[in-house]
Amino acid sequence: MACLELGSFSVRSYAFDIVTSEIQSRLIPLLSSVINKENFATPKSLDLQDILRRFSFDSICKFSFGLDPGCLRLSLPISHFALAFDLASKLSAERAITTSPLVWKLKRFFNLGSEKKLKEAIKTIHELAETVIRHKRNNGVASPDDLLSRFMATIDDDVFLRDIVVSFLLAGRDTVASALTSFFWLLSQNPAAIEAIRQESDRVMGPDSDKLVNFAQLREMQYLQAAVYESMRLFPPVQFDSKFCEKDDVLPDGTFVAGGTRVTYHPYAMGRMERIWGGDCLDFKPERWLKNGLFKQENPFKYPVFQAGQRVCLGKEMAIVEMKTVALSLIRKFDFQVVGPVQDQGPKFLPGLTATVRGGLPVVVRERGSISY
Ligand code: HEM
Repeated sequence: MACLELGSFSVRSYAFDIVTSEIQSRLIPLLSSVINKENFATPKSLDLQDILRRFSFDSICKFSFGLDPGCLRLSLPISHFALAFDLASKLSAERAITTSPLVWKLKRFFNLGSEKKLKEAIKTIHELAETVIRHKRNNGVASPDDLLSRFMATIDDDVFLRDIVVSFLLAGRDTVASALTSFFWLLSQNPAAIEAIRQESDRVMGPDSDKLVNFAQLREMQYLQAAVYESMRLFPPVQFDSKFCEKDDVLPDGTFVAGGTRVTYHPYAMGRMERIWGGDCLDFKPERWLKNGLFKQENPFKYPVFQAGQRVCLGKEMAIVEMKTVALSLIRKFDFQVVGPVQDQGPKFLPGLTATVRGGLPVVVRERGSISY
């Protein structure tokens, strides 16, 4: 059912409307307010990763619940809901890297340390979700487009509803922010790609950089689509993912896998394998996705950034639309100069479910055309 809902045109255009409104009313005003007009020796920088995480949290909350946490308002408030979400994701990821699951299971049993904090964070998230569901049930569905309202029309079990919507928040928030953060880092190293995106968008939309893209124009931008896919080949937001084998099985290549074995696939490593992508596998080359100027999909088993087969990401199309819209709006209006250690050393990632750059992505924001790349 979720698959049908997310694939529908009305859901995708609802998501597009949310994203464009958040860009226009918050993201662009915020970045415009920190533009560095002077060439100071040490210009003021801001953490683009943090801004993108706030952006995607606001967007996914509006999309899933019809609720606006306002994390991207000019004063940059941090909602306690967003903090609880961060904490719960971090602590869950730490569970996966403990030497033995016995450690966290004992802590959970005695309600100690990190497990106590995880329980509290989950309680905060559940309470908010339950309040929204109760409010919608009691007052009728005010905004019938959000995902929760759509599911409420057919699902009566409130716990089930709560879990569906929270899993959408989890799946859709950090992934998009992570993908965009890496994209902007790669662009800073590849000015020719910035130029190609600008040229393509000027051709499709005209040169007015204040105009926001519409859905039909977005679909025309083949180079941008290729650049977004190429960026996630090198920096997939979900760098690796494990499954546990339920019972003895044999993989298509004949490898025996005993029941209970943990099997991990690694999109980050696969994206950098010469055997899969050729001798230039470490280069950022959007052109590899274009055939006669048109974007060409790859087999998802070769490019498992969104998983493949039955467990494929349900929000894939939406994620691509969101990434393209945000990236385009910012590239058309601003120049970004990455500063700090990440500029020379490249991104180093924190341990976690979704790739997060250690230390963020500090950038100096300038008006378009101020930086000669
Ligand atoms: C660039 C952004 C994204 C990436 C790279 C991504 C990647 C993935 C991956 C790898 C999985 C499989 C996880 C697993 O099997 O353990 C997944 C599942 C999922 N994703 Fe995404 N995702 C993105 C954005 C989104 C968005 C925006 C949404 C929703 C609004 C979403 C909704 C989901 C859902 C519901 C699932 C679970 C599917 C299932 O288990 O059947 N994702 N995603």
